[in-house]
Amino acid sequence: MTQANIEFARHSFEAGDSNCGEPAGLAHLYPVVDSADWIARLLPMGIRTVQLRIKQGDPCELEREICRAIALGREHNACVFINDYWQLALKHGAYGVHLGQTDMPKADLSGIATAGMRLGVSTRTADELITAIRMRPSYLAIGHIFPTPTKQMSTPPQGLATLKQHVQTVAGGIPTVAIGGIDLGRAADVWQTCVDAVAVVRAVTESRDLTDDLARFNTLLARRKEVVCD
Ligand SMILES: Cc1ncc(COP(=O)(O)OP(=O)(O)O)c(N)n1
Ligand SMILES: Cc1ncsc1CCOP(=O)(O)O
Repeated sequence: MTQANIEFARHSFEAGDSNCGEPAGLAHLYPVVDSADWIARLLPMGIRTVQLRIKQGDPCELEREICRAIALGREHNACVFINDYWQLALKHGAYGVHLGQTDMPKADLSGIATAGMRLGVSTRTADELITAIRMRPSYLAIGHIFPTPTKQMSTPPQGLATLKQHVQTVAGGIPTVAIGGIDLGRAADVWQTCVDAVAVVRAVTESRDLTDDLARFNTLLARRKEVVCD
């Protein structure tokens, strides 16, 4: 990450009110999916924050998917983040972008900020977390927490104790998101770390009963905080 990028970002992506009904654009449950079809399915089911994460494919099809995802977000007044493709996200007026550590140096962060877009940033280690905090993004993703086959990782799983430490390091200054290997069986423990949101891929895309599983996530994530986190 260049110094210029850090300076640009310092005042630009702070959490605050969003125009999609979620503080900082972040609902407690944050599905990450690989098609606009998934977004079209999830938003009418009450999902408020979602990410389009397409890792490969034809460029024209990719742009069509991104346009459709953004349009669905507007239609449902939901917070749709676009992973990686910040130029297309800018071009088509996305609500937000999600960038990894390697994406950041190349990204036009000032352009993203000037366009009023939200920025989510991945962190895989304590050092990356500290660097990312300085950028004051809209949210900080912390992962992977548990082993996951969904993405090949070069770092070990961080685990719950490290997640809790990282959430404490951020100390409420910037919303936090836990990702990696989170399912209904693990979500309660993750939630006890006082993280602000849980991001999931397979828990949604491989669900056998999506309506029921989303209801269970909602019930689980509606509880907690008062005692442990406030
Ligand atoms: C919410 C959230 N957290 C982390 C990631 C991973 O992003 P990144 O490091 O850019 O890796 P890829 O997703 O591009 O493989 C994410 N997408 N979303
Ligand atoms: C995109 C990403 N970044 C870190 S872990 C991960 C994948 C999480 O997938 P799952 O929820 O299926 O474990």
